[in-house]
Amino acid sequence: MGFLFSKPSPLKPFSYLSTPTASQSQTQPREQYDIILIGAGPAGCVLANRLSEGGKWNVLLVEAGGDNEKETFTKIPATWARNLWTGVDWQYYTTPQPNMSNRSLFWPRGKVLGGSSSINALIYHHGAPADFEDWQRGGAEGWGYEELAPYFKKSEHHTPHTAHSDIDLTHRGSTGPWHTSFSSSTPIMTSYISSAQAIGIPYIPDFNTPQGTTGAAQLSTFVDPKGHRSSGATAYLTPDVLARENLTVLTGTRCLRVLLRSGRAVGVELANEAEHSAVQTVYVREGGEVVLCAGAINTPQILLLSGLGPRKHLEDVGVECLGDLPQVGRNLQDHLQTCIPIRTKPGHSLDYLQLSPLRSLPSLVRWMLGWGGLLTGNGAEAAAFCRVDDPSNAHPGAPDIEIVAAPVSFVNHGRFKAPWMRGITIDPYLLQPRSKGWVELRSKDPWEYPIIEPNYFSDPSDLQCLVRGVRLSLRIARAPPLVNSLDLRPGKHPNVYKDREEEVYNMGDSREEELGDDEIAEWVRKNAETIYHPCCTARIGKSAEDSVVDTQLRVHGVDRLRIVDVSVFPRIVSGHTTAPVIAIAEKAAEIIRLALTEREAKD
Ligand SMILES: Cc1cc2nc3c(=O)[nH]c(=O)nc-3n(C[C@H](O)[C@H](O)[C@H](O)COP(=O)(O)OP(=O)(O)OC[C@H]3O[C@@H](n4cnc5c(N)ncnc54)[C@H](O)[C@@H]3O)c2cc1C
Repeated sequence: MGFLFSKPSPLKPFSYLSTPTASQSQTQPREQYDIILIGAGPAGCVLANRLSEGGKWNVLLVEAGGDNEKETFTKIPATWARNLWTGVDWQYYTTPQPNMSNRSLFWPRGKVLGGSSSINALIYHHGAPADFEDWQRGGAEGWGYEELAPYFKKSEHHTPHTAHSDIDLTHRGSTGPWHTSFSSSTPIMTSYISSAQAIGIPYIPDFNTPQGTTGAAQLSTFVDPKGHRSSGATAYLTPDVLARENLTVLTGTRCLRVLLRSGRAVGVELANEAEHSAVQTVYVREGGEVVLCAGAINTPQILLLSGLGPRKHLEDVGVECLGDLPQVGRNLQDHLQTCIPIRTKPGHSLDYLQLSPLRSLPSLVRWMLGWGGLLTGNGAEAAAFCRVDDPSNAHPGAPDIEIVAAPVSFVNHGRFKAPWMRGITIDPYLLQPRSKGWVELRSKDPWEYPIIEPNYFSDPSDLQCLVRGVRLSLRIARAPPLVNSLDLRPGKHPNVYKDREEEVYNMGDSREEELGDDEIAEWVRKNAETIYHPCCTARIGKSAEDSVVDTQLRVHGVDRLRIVDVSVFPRIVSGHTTAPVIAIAEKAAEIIRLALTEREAKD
């Protein structure tokens, strides 16, 4: 009976563009939009909502992927990794990394409404206040911690959790659209936090305060009170927002390039994502703007395809250079992780949820009824943010290593499963990498994936820092009370194994004091993977020599073209990237509203 009452979807397919409207014929260019937003990741969703508020401006949001509502695994926090290598993932790979055993690393990116915030690991984290102070000092005026803090609060709707009554709620938002709280926690993760304390990392009630992030605790997540994922799409593109007459959301539609006329963005070229065919041109109204929100890989790709980028590179691939912007696609930064799975004694690991559909059924039913439970957990439950004292790191006020712990054996992005798995994972992240890479076009074909060169470990201090992170992780594992729940096997070496089980668990069985730095480094080079935080490929700065956008997020030298997404980060934050992206987008919405209003007043 449900279909009798179901409303037509407010989302529009690509073919909508060739449907004549009352005011226009098919042959006329469409000029009905004041704002064209490219990419419905968290940034695009925030802007679509805030700029269509009040009904004044006509907004078009263009997304290559489909409807998040149809994707069950995007909703259940515990199944986030099930989205990888599926249709809601762009499934990028890096170039082979010479400092990492020549491996090409898998780089998932969300391709669905909500972008990566619909498929990610749901960790809610602002980054360290010192990160944003560093941005400001480096020339990104207006993007310091004090300036961004109100937007973290504006976006957030934090639901207090009884187990976390020590949180100072004055630092958390309570009226924003984006739901945050704490997911379910498992007893072994409480032991992890106690063991971190036992080796000298202090407990901290909340990682998201002006006091900074250093310490150990349970991580906050973006879950709603029913235990469902709260993404950019579920928070900002709610049914009432999608019903606004002045907002059009196109799915299954890829932006190929921005159209420029006399140094001004006048529209975009759009194509059918599924068929790679039919191309349509959509223009912005006089006084309007194009905003790229396509993320760290696709935003620079679109800029380059539009003729904005390093002149030499554009000439090499046969794209006419319309603006010589040497920093487009440069400064690529990312965090690396090295998962250390460790066997547990029976009754401590949640691996069974992945291995046995039957045993996971009660948790699924509980989640479906909105009663919380294990499936509201994101795996990455607890963390310890610390400095491992690398004196060469850029800003000492922030941590350089985060050690996340999960009550499952996390191998190959959660894809590898085997019946012998029963463990937890302790996972150090390199938070302040000094290595920088780039994104470039492979050719001028807009359908060809760009070259992604993260250049991992090109600065040797990054490898040294991660080696220290592995040592610290092994020390936490050997400290009480956590050690009492582990099933550690003696005499194992991380780089010597006879089968897959030993390959997975030997590092966890090792004693750090028995390993040399070179042995750990060898293991890290073979095992490190992205923790999915690429950014900075269109950074904010002072001029085209050092950056791509100015402090108002306008592309240098181009009129009416802005960038609002993770690519504008001047430098990677020492934490997780979604919350800063959402705060940046909230602030950008105000900047854009003001610009449109001022332009209208002049006309
Ligand atoms: C697997 C995974 C786990 C992660 N875990 C966490 C976590 O736990 N916590 C955290 O804070 N962060 C996490 N992140 C990172 C975080 O999700 C991203 O930094 C954030 O989503 C970036 O937002 P964005 O708006 O810049 O771009 P994106 O989220 O990348 O969104 C860009 C959108 O633009 C669309 N698009 C791209 N090109 C085009 C085009 N040409 N035409 C039309 N549409 C286009 C894409 O399909 C996508 O929907 C994770 C990311 C991944 C992939």
